[in-house]
Amino acid sequence: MKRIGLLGCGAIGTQIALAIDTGKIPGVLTHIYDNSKYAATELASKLNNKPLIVENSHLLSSNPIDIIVEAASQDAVKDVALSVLQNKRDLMIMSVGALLDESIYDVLSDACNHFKKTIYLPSGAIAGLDGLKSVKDELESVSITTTKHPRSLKGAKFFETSDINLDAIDSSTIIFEGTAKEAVSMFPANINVAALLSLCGIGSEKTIVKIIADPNTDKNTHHIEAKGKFGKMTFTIENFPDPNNPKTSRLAILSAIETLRKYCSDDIQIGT
Ligand SMILES: NC(=O)C1=CN([C@@H]2O[C@H](COP(=O)(O)OP(=O)(O)OC[C@H]3O[C@@H](n4cnc5c(N)ncnc54)[C@H](O)[C@@H]3O)[C@@H](O)[C@H]2O)C=CC1
Ligand SMILES: O=C([O-])CC(=O)C(=O)O
Repeated sequence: MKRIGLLGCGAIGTQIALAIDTGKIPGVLTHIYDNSKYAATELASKLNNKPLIVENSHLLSSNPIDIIVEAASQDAVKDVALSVLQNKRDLMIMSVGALLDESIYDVLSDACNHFKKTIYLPSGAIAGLDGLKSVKDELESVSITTTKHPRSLKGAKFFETSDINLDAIDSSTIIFEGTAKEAVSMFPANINVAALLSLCGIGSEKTIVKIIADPNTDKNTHHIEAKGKFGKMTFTIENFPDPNNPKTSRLAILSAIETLRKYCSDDIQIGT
């Protein structure tokens, strides 16, 4: 059985841990860590098979573990990703925006090669990456329009320097238009999906992002358009937000669980 370490015990981390505990993911959760001791203790209390709570994030990969699952933040990725690979563990990353920093991406990619380890990036809150990967060399444009309720956008760095008052928005309003690179740095907990699109497609400077705050929606909607010599693809994903964290869509959690289930299983693999 694969041994799993979990970094981040919030909305995604909790559901992954429960999926392991109930046998949906055929692995064993041996160690967990969260900056919030409360979050880690609270999670452990929900599990029948109790993992050890370690004292800092680096202690996850110094234990005999097969894979570290990150479901914490871009800062957590920047802090631990390299040492996880150096300790010869695989890594699954949810805070994918961290990889848009080219120096981080290159270092991690080299480390995967050098230590013969793999970084897994689940498709998260979107669909269509299988197709996008296949047409990568023929892509001319990729865009994503994300619509969320204002409460799902609260706390983003973008609002530190913007005059927009989310509480005053009473109809669907475009609050950001720019590149994926800018979007991911301004909305680090909202638009990791734009980082996934960028890495699969034409890069973060050419991938165009629009973010809309809509007080009348109960969904996190991602509309993706990709065009090129191959033709055109459009994907619209209307996600229900997680009840514990409205920024995060239910699909992101299910995608993380499915990626980890595949990692832990010897099975037929479907799709690109
Ligand atoms: N790839 C994708 O499609 C998606 C990615 N995400 C990203 O996944 C990550 C987790 O999402 P959620 O579980 O919904 O967030 P959450 O806010 O519910 O939970 C995150 C947990 O990580 C902990 N944490 C944050 N920084 C940490 C650090 N440096 N070291 C240790 N613990 C740390 C927090 O205390 C919190 O308990 C976030 O970065 C989020 O932006 C979320 C949705 C979709
Ligand atoms: O869960 C979502 O809809 C998307 C999200 O938060 C992200 O990409 O960071």
